[in-house]
Amino acid sequence: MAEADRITIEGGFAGFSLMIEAGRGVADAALAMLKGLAPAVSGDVVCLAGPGKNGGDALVAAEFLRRAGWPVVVRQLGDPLSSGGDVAEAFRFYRGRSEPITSDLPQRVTLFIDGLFGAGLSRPIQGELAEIVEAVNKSSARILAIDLPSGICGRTGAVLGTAVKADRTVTFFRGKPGHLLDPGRSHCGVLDIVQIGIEDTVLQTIRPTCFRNGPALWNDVRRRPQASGHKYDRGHAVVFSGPAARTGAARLSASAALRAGAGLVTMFSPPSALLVNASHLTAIMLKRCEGAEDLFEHLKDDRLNAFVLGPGFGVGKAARQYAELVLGAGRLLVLDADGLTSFADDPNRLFAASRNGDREPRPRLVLTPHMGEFARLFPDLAEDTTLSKLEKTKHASERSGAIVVLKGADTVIASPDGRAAINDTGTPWLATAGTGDVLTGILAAQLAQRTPAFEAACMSVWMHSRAAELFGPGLIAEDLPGQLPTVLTELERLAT
Ligand SMILES: NC(=O)C1=CN([C@@H]2O[C@H](COP(=O)(O)OP(=O)(O)OC[C@H]3O[C@@H](n4cnc5c(N)ncnc54)[C@H](O)[C@@H]3O)[C@@H](O)[C@H]2O)[C@@H](O)CC1
Ligand SMILES: Nc1ncnc2c1ncn2[C@@H]1O[C@H](COP(=O)(O)OP(=O)(O)O)[C@@H](O)[C@H]1O
Ligand SMILES: [K+]
Repeated sequence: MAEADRITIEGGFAGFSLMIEAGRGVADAALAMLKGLAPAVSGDVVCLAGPGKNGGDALVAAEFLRRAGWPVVVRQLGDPLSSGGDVAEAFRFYRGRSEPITSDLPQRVTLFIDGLFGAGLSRPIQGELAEIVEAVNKSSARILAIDLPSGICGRTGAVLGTAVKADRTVTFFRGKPGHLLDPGRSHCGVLDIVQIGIEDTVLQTIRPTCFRNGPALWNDVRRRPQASGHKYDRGHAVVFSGPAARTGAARLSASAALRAGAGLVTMFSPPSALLVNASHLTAIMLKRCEGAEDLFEHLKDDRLNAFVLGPGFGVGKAARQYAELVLGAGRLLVLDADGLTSFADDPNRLFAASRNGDREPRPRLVLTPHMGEFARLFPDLAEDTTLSKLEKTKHASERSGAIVVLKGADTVIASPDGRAAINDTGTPWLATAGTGDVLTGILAAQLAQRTPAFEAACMSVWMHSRAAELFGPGLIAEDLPGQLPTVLTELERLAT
C-alpha cells in the first residue's frame, strides 16, 4: 500500500486528496450504518483519531458526518498539528468538537469510528489505550473501523495486545492479508473495499503475488468439456481406498472427483475392501491394488493421470511407497490425511519425491493439510509465532516443491513460484467429518483435466466453499458433491 500510495502521489495525485477520498468512503459507510436513525434523537458519533494518517482519515470522515447533520465528537490521541502534513491538514478540515482521548468514553454513543491505528501499527496496544479499546468493544454502540480494526496487524491478521472488534471495516484500494487471515478477519466484521483514486495500473509495478481467492484468479483457465470431446479428454482420476472398515473417506473423494469434472474415476482398493466398495459404487470403477507391484503394473496405463492418496488409507509404509511410485511415474498426486502423516518421520523423503530430480519442476504434488497435519511435516514453521499463516504456507511450498493448501476457516494456497491466495468464503458448517476428503476429490478432478496445479487448488477450495454456502446449515460431507453442478453453472455464467 505504501508503494501504491507513493506511485499515485508521484503521478500528481495529492496525498491529502487520497485522505479526503478515504474519509468520504468511511463517512458513506457510516451513513449506511446509521440509516433509519434520526440524528436529533440519537447518541453521538464518536470518532477516535490516532496520531497517524488513520487518524487523519477519521477527522475527514468526522467532518463529512458533521456536514450531514450528525452529532459528531472527535476523541484525539496525540497532537495532530505536530504530526504535520496530511494529518494536520485533516485536523484543520474538521470544524467540530475535539477532546483528548481517555478511557472515560461518552455515555450516549450511536456509532464509534475507529481511526486509532491502521497500517502503521508498530507495537502492541497497551496501558490506557488498551483500556480504551476494551471499553469500545464493551459498549453497545456499533463500530466502524478505518482500514483495519486497531490492534490488528495488516500483514498477519494477529492481534497485537488487544484489538477493536468492528461490525464493519472500510479499507482502501485492495484488501490486505490481515483482513482475510484469522483472527483479523473476525475482527473486521463486514469488509468494504473503497476506491480512493489509486489506479489499478500501479499493480503492474508492484506485481503482487498474494491474492484473495476467487473466480477472477482462475475462471479463465478452468477446463470444461469440449463439444466434440470424449471422457478421456477430461482425465482419469484414481482414489486409493483404505481397508474394509475405512472405505467411506475414499468414496467421498471419488464421488466428488466425478462430479467436479474428471472424465473417469477409478478406486484402487485393497482386496479386503473390494466387496464393500463394489456394493457402493456405480459410475465409479473399481480395481484391485495390493502392494507396490500391483500399482507399478497399473501405472503402465498412462491415461491414469491424477491420484488421491490419504483419506482413510492408513498410516505407514504402503502410503509412502504408493506416493513415491505415483510421483516417480510423473503423475499428479493429491496427498491428504494419512498420506501426509505417513511422512511425519521423514518429510524430506516426500519433498525429494515431489521434486523427482527436476531442476525446475512444475508442481505435481498438492498437499492438503489442516494445521495438525501441517505441524507433522513442517514442525518448525508451525511453531514459529513470528510467521503468519500466509508466510507459513509459502515457506512450506517453497521447501517441499509442492502446492500447499493449509486448510481452515482461512485456507491459504501457496505455490513454489511464490504465488499465494487466501480463501475467505465458505461457512463454519464445513467443520464436519469428511469435508476434507471431498476437497481432495474436487482437486483431483481439476488436476485430471490438466488445470495448472496452483489454479486447480485455488478453484477447488473456492468450489468446495461455495458448495457449502449453497447448501447452508445442516451440511454433512455427503451433501457437497450434489451442490457442485450449481457451483459449475455459476462459474459458467461468470465466464460468459
Ligand atoms: N494509500 C494509502 O496508503 C493511504 C493511507 N491512508 C491511511 O493511512 C493509514 C496509515 O497511516 P500511518 O502510516 O500514519 O499509520 P497509522 O495511522 O496506522 O499509525 C501510525 C502512528 O501510530 C503510532 N503507533 C503505532 N502503534 C502504536 C501503538 N501500539 N501504540 C501507540 N502508538 C502507536 C506510531 O508511532 C505512529 O505515530 C492507513 O491505515 C490508512 O488509514 C489514507 O489516508 C488514504 C491513503
Ligand atoms: N470454520 C470453518 N469455516 C470454513 N471452512 C472450514 C472451517 N473449518 C474447517 N473448514 C474446512 O473444512 C474442511 C475440513 O477438512 P479436514 O480438516 O481435512 O476434515 P476431514 O478430515 O474430516 O475431512 C477443510 O476444507 C477446511 O478448510
Ligand atoms: K483503525
